[in-house]
Amino acid sequence: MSLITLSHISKSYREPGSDQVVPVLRDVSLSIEGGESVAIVGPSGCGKSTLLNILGTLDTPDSGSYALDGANMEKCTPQQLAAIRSEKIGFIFQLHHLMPQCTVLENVLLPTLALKAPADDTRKRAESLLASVGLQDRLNWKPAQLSGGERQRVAVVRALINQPKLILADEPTGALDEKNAEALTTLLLDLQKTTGVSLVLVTHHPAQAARMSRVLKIHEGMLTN
Ligand SMILES: Nc1ncnc2c1ncn2[C@@H]1O[C@H](COP(=O)(O)OP(=O)(O)OP(=O)(O)O)[C@@H](O)[C@H]1O
Repeated sequence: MSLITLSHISKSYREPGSDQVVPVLRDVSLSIEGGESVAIVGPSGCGKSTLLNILGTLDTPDSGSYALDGANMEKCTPQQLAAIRSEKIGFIFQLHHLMPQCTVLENVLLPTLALKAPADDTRKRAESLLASVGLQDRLNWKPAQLSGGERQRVAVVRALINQPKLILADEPTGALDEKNAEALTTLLLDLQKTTGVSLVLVTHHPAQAARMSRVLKIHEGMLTN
């Protein structure tokens, strides 16, 4: 069974201030297996983030079906979807979205508060994951005291803390310089291989996309490969 099965997904948005309906995704079907790394590429406005948001259950398609880890997302209540997001999905965005008033360790532990029963060893896991990304000396620092690359590494650890099956990353290196961007991609791929999580990443950079095991191209809301 695939981790993700999208069947004939379509999504339109109403243009603000008018009755015009603009199709964004058209009849998209795809499967993603456990442990795969997949890039989503395509020109600006083609629907990449919309697709990622649907995969993350942050947005709902107008038609079609989405099964994640064997469960049909259309049949879930908002509460069930929130629980699925907490347990199964880690999110990384272009901007880190760390809580400025919390320390590095507290930021990493935040997603565990939403779990019904956080594991006893969660704090140890957080410390060990932070050490694995070279941040063992930064546990009690605040985000403002970190570099951009360090903040994104915290965001990566936060996405992994609940041992998700899926990481969704929307241009995770978009705010980093080339050297930090490459290092973060290497880190993501290393963690993806060691944890067995599936990684789906939106990127504008062909070199970054080529490092994933598969590249999905979108053009005008349709998959072209
Ligand atoms: N909430 C919304 N309401 C109306 N239109 C929207 C909404 N969200 C996205 N769109 C439109 O859908 C289209 C696709 O947007 P999306 O963000 O998925 O593109 P993208 O491929 O990720 O673009 P980029 O590479 O520039 O980030 C755009 O034309 C956008 O204006």
